[in-house]
Formats: sequence, C-alpha cells, structure tokens
Amino acid sequence: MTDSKAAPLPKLLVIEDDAGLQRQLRWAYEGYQILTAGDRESAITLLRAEEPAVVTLDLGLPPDPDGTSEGFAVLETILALKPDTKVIVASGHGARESMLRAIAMGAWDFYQKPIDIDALGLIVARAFHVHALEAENRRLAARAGNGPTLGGIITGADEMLKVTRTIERVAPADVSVMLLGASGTGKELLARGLHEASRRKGAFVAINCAAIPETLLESELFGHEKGAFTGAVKTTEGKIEQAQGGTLFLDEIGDVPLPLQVKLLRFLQERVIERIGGRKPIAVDTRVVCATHQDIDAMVAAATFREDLYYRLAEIVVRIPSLAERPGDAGLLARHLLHKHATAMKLGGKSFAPDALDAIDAWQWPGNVRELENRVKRAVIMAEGKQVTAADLDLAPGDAPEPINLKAVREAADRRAIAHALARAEGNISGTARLLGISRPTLYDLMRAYDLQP
Ligand SMILES: Nc1ncnc2c1ncn2[C@@H]1O[C@H](COP(=O)(O)OP(=O)(O)OP(=O)(O)O)[C@@H](O)[C@H]1O
Repeated sequence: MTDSKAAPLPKLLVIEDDAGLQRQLRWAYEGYQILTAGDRESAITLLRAEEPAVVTLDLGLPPDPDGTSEGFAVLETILALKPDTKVIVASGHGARESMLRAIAMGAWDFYQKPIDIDALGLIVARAFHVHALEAENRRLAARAGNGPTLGGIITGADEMLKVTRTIERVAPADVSVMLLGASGTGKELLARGLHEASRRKGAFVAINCAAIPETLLESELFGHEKGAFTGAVKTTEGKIEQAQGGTLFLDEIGDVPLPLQVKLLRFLQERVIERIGGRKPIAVDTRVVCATHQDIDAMVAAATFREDLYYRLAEIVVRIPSLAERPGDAGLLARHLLHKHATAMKLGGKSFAPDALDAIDAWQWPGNVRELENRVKRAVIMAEGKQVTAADLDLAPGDAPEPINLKAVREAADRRAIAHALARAEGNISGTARLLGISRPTLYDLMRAYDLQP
C-alpha cells in the first residue's frame, strides 16, 4: 500500500537565469521540491503560488545580468510579500559589498560562485531548519494566545498545559496542593493562578520559608502580641492570619525546621492559631498551597520532614516540568519576555537573530524561566542594534572555542540542530528529518559526516 498521506516535500525556489546552473541545482538536492525561475516575474508568480520556505537568488538577473539591480528588486519584493522566507543570495567573486547590502536588507545568508553544491546544501538545510523552528514558534504562540491561560502563564507545551488544566480543576475544591518543581519553573505564578481561579475573596499571601531566618519564621507565620519578646513593640498579625478567607502560599516548605512543622500541623488539623505570647486561639479559614524544589519524598523517608504534615499539605501533588521538558516553550517565552522588557525599557522593536533562537533552543536552562528572564533582560540592554544575538544572551560564543571560519560555524550549528532534533524525535530518523525539513538520506549523510548517532 502506498502512503498517500506522506508529508509534502519542503519547497526550494531557485532563481537563476543560467539554464545550465538551474538544471544542476534542480538535480543536486533530494528531499526538496525544487521550483526554478529565470526572471523577476516568474519568480514572484511562483512565490505567490507556492510560498517556498527557502529561496536561492542569483543577483545578476535579466535585464541586468551583469549588475545587481534586478536581483535586489527581487529580494525586496520577496521580503515584502513573505518576510519569513529565507533568501540565500549568490554572488560572484569580489562582490562583498553586494552581499553585505543583501544581508542588511534581510537576506538570510549568501554563498560564493562558482557553486559548491555540498556547501550550499548545508546552508539550504539550515535555512529550512530555522524556518521550521520559527513556524513552530509562531504556531505555539498562536495556540498559547487562545484565551487567557491560568495566572498569565505562557506556554504552548502539552506538558505544561496539562499542569494548568489540573490546577484549574482543583482550584474550586478546598484541598491542599503541593507544587513540586525546580527553581524558576513558575511555582509561585501557578499558586497565584490557583488562588485567582478558586474565587476565594481574601488575599493571596506568599511566604518564602527558606528566605527567613529560623528564629523569625514562627513569628512571620503566626504573628505575635506586643511584648511577647524583646523587640515586639506592637501586636502583629502573621501571614496565616493575613490570608484569612484567601490563600496562603508556603514556598520552600522543605526548609521549615522540625519544631515549626509540629506547629503548622496543629494549625492544619485544628484551623486555629495562637500568636506568639497570645493566649486566645484565633480561627483562620485559609487555603494552603505549598511548594518545594527539594525531594520531599526522600525527606519524609529520612524523617527530616514529618509524614503527617506531608499528607495534610499534599492532598493533591502537581509536578511542574522544567523548561527543558517543555518543547518550544523557551523560544516562546523568550519572545514574550523580550517584548515585555524592551517595551518597559523603552527600547521596543527588538527581535532575536537566528543564532539567538538556535542557542535558546539548544540551551538546557538549568535556572528555568527565571534564568531565561534574567538573560533576556540583560540582552535587551546589551544588544547594540535591533537584533538580539546569542552573544547578547551570553549563550553560544562563550560555550564553544573561537571558530576558525564560517564553515566551522555552520558545521557547529548543524551539529547542534541535528542533535537537538534527534533528541526531540527520540532518535527516530523520519521524525528527525521531518523536524529539520530534510530527507532521510540527507539526514543520514549529515549524521555520517558529523559522526552523530541516533
Ligand atoms: N510560564 C510562564 N509564563 C510567564 N512567566 C513565567 C512563567 N513561568 C515563570 N515565569 C516568570 O519567571 C519568574 C520565576 O517564576 P516563579 O517565581 O513563579 O518560579 P518559582 O518556581 O516559584 O521559583 P523559585 O522556586 O525560585 O521561587 C517570575 O518572574 C515569573 O513571572
């Protein structure tokens, strides 16, 4: 049986007035549908009809085959009609100025004639890859923009959408919720979203149990009466009381010392507190949500966290995936954060250079969204022009030795892109080839050339 639903081949438009070269390029690549045009009119007609993702453009086109005017006019029209098209411009020897002008106008890359099919093939493959990544980012952004998400959470990843759906479901029920996830994954944002979705009328009160010295934590939580201890000059409500009728968010619950765990347990059982130095019990109706980045199960097993308290706090446990476990979210969030911070600093109109998007996609983000936000904020300040580069984000250049030439840079980028796609497709060759927008044989060739394993 033939597979009638096979994915259509990615389209490459070759704009070249030399019929011999046209033929050579037509047969050079497998895995693409090659469209050819010899002049402006037929090129633009094909662009409108077929919307190719990648175009190779010879600047010397009739009626100005020895100059560049017609080529630049075509480049301008393509980018005006379809700005996401990746245009790779061809130049003869010594045409550096034209190339720089083409890049400044928005061309994706260039190559020198005479054509080296292998080198051009790599540039073309990479252009398809970046085009596919950008299209995926736009798709995720559109999906994430479908209606308000819980607590303003930005995500397009199923792993995280599942989390927001769970939280929306449990929000109205009066159960305790424990959020488990690494630092910077958005636990506090989710807790706040849960509070908003619960429609509790009181306040959302957050306390970071790791940030407050042990000796002060009890007073912060339970409050104190005037004169209860040296320095207690006036009666003060604790965070638990402040959350009356609302939600109490206990961040880093794993850092609460054992004696205080006992007091918290008593509060959760009886729903009353006593301020330090106070004698009368005060009833408090509050929803408790807690979070930790620690391995709480191991802490319970080691008896450094009380099991009875754990069961009171963790009627529902929600695990928050790290940023690296949410495909596409790093790029999506980066764009959102770039817009947010550039606007706040009155430095609007900034976008990411292709190398920045690649670097964002390849980085593992050990500090999750918090790290991403810090890097983007810094990059907005550091970027010299409208484009934010990987170097502005302090990502790629520091991680690799100084490349010796452009070929080395491209190889490194290809290697990263292929390794990343392989990981995303879990080693599946067809899936990887699809993600990269290249054919399986081309992928095999590249993997062999770069000595990569599935
Ligand atoms: N999905 C997201 N969409 C938008 N902003 C996010 C998202 N996730 C996190 N952030 C932002 O990233 C920063 C860190 O998030 P948050 O404080 O909620 O993380 P956390 O897991 O509580 O971190 P920590 O454990 O270090 O306290 C905040 O500025 C938050 O607004």
